[in-house]
Amino acid sequence: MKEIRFENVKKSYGHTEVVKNLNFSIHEGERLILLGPSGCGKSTTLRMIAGLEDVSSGNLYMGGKLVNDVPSGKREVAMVFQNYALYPHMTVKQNIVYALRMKKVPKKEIAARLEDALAMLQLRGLEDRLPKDLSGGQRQRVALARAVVKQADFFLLDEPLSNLDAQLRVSARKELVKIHEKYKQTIVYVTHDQIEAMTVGDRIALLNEGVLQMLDTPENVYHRPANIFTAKFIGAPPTNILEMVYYDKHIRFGDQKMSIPNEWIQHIQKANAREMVFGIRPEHLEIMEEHGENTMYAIVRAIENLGAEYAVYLTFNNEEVIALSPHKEWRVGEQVYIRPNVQHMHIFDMATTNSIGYPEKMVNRVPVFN
Ligand SMILES: Nc1ncnc2c1ncn2[C@@H]1O[C@H](COP(=O)(O)OP(=O)(O)OP(=O)(O)O)[C@@H](O)[C@H]1O
Repeated sequence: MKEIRFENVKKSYGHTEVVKNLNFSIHEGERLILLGPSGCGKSTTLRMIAGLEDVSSGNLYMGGKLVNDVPSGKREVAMVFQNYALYPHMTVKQNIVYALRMKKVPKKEIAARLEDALAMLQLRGLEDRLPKDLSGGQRQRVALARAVVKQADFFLLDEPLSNLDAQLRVSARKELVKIHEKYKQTIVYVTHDQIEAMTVGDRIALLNEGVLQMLDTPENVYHRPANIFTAKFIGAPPTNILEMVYYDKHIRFGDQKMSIPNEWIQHIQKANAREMVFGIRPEHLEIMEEHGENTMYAIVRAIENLGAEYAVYLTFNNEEVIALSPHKEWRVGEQVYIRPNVQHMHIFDMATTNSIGYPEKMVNRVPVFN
């Protein structure tokens, strides 16, 4: 059993509680991403699993065993940190096998694991170099290899790729997934990079100010955000969150209104929310020159080049909204029409900021991409 379970886990430094009442499980053999803004408690959570920080209260179980008082060295963990320190006076090979020698793993076994790691992380030919004679990316791969050869049940990574350039990050991500498919350790991976979270994670645990916001698959975190924070944090540009009123089978924004599918009408009527807010991602908001079915007017304020497409900033019902457009042929100050794709809308309870959920027909549907 390589499961990790948090039961009412809290962590405080002095009077400041930085991790608040975590209750969740990390399944055996999954790649779980701890994601969230700077200072949200990701590293602290990982360090508690590693045994490098005490749990202030609550229980932490690893492999079914309560580990609150188990020292780091006895936890079957391998770790890679952002500031991986390689031993400068040891060669690549010596760095990789050092921990195995200390643990008195048989020589033959060490040689086999070393071969495996060198091949997988494309380090063949560099075995005898010192760290100072390696590039940043190569050093990072040595740090990964050093952790991989331990074959620990739990593989803990804290921003392991943050020192790499964009291209190397992509290949390192793929290597990591390959390593995992081979060894099937339970991986806990800290990042603040959403793309990394989406591409590496089986599930994402999103934290904000020490509170778990959502724990689900990358698809659900993106398409079915549990609350406003999740909707805004995941995706760039962020989800538009707009004031709305539901009245007479329509969603109204000031003096404009939009019709919605029957299943949403029933769902909203059943929801026990007094005031609601509307969410729509920029990619699900179409801009048109002409008035059409279910369109509402807005004014263009600015256009930003994102490379593959353009972010168009608009004023709509006295609020700023962002829509994506394949072209930039919009004039600042002109009136245009916008149409939210109602298949992709989100509604949140204003009081709790939680999603009111989705009509059943939509929940069971594989997300539809435009
Ligand atoms: N040893 C410590 N003493 C006091 N406060 C600490 C200590 N370590 C962390 N903190 C505080 O705890 C909070 C959470 O820190 P943590 O490093 O877990 O955040 P993080 O989500 O990993 O952030 P980042 O992405 O910036 O690394 C922060 O406000 C941080 O300042």
